[in-house]
Amino acid sequence: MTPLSHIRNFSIVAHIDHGKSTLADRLIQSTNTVADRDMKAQMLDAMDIERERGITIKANTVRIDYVADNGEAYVLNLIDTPGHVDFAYEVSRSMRAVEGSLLVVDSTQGVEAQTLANVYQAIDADHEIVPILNKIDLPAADCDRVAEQIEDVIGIDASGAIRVSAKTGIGIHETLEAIVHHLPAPKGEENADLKAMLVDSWYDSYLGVIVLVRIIDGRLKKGDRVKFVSNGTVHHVDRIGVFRPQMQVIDSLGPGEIGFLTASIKQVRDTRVGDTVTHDKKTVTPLPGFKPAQPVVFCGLFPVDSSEFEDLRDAIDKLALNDASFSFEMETSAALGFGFRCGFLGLLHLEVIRDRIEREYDIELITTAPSVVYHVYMRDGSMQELHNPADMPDLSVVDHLEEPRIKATILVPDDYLGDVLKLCQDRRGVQLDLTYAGSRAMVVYNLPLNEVVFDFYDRLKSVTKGYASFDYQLTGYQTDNLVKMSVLVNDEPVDALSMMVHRDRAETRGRAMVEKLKDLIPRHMFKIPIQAAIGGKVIARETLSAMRKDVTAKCYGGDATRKRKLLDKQKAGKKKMRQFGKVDIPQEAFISALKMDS
Ligand SMILES: Nc1nc2c(ncn2[C@@H]2O[C@H](COP(=O)(O)OP(=O)(O)OP(=O)(O)O)[C@@H](O)[C@H]2O)c(=O)[nH]1
Repeated sequence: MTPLSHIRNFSIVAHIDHGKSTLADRLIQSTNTVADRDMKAQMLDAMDIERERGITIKANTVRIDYVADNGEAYVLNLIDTPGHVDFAYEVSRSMRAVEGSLLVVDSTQGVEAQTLANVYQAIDADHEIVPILNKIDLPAADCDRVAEQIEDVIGIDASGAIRVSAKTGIGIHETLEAIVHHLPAPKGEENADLKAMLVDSWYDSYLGVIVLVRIIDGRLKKGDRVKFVSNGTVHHVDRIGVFRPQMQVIDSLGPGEIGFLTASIKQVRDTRVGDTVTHDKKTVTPLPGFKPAQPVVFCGLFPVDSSEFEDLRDAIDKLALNDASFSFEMETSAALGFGFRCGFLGLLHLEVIRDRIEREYDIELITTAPSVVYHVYMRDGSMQELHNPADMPDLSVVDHLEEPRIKATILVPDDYLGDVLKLCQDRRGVQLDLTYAGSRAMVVYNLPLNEVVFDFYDRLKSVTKGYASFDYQLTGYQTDNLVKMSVLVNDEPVDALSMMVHRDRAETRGRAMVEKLKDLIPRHMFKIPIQAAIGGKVIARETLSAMRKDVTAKCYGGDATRKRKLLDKQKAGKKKMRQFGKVDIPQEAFISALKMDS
């Protein structure tokens, strides 16, 4: 049993790509936690998609044994936290399970928006922070400048920042020593009632739900009956262990320790991150600040081939088992048939789920435009949450609407500042702050979330050639003049294309939308009017002229194989289309039509 004084629990905070995973790998490797031959790059990124995209999605953990220079043996528990804005809630929970953080900053890049967002979370959780300047092997490294920037922008002492190359191994020993000497040991009471924090949970097809816990007080043993305080459910613990990073079963976990339990739990939904775990029949004060993660972005997922609806239901059920923050309910659309309205923590979360359905379950999907949750206040004083623009009640019964707003922080080199300000302004932003740190500006904007969910991040990247970094948090709801814009193709409303827009921008958006649709919808044998409307009033209109549909017509008799090829191509193209009345609309139109050019 390790005494509390010889345990250190920590996380690594960093902007995406600054080297968090590489550093974690190096710490694991240099302490021989994993034999060299078993070492694969980015040990902690478990899922394929994470590996492919190089982003860490689920928090993960590893227990490292380390004999320090003073000859004493320590147990170091590293909790890996996700780096992306969508998962800020998970970051804040896992931060509360540890006492310290390594702040990794790429010494060729400097402080970025997510460095700030994540380090503030660490400061909020009262962490001791060890600054690390990474990538010093690169010629562009400028440690003095970046250390100064850490002091100026974040306001923590960086004079003792450790200079590291996670790639070559320079500074790794110093990092381990700093963890032991600069980070505090956890506190806890062995003889008190069991109190543990549920840090994370995920589904494993052999073991059921695996629950990652941090023991605050008391001891958790195999065979115990434990209770999750938020929902009162009781479970019989059948396995306890730690990650090295592979699972290793042990007998018990005591104060200050981090490990996992399994208890034949079927659904991740029953295990809420941030919840308090205690023994059955015991009452402990729950840990503060527990709130389940709320989805903020909704969209419809429909199978391209409607016969795959049951397969889609199956896939969604399975994914939801493993992801408590992903919500769904059945939806029927006049245009798209049966599907699901799904809720996500953000756009990345949406993309990950959509990719997994397409890839792991081999179902082709139509994704409708992402929408935020509006508050619709009715004339009778009641309020409804609107998750889908198609469900917007009749204007005659609506008093006013509120939309969610965010506080966005953007760090950008001076040269691109003008473009960034213009982009934020175009998206109905209100500037809150503008400061400089060296040759870079930090801009803070209050923006409507609905102007950001779709392609704001892509636009920001493109106007700044990838040099801007961005982070946001929800700030609350605000009234604005919002209306539902519908789209009619060949006089039939296409519900999946309807969207909420600001009244002042409705015409511009409507015009852009019908023009795009005109390009995206192939010509048919007849003329097709494409219209955008608010209520009964048409605000923009285009007409797609008629053409002959016979694609082989231009092959003048001749070559039969070429003719067959063209017909096959046409057939394949058809599969990706949906029919609306008499018109085929290609799948990509649903997303492309909504992309804005500014
Ligand atoms: N030259 C050099 N490259 C490094 C160093 N550390 C990390 N890298 C590279 O930087 C890139 C990003 O590193 P990661 O460890 O994946 O970054 P991360 O912060 O974990 O990124 P996310 O998991 O996406 O948040 C990879 O290509 C690494 O090989 C270093 O010390 N020197």
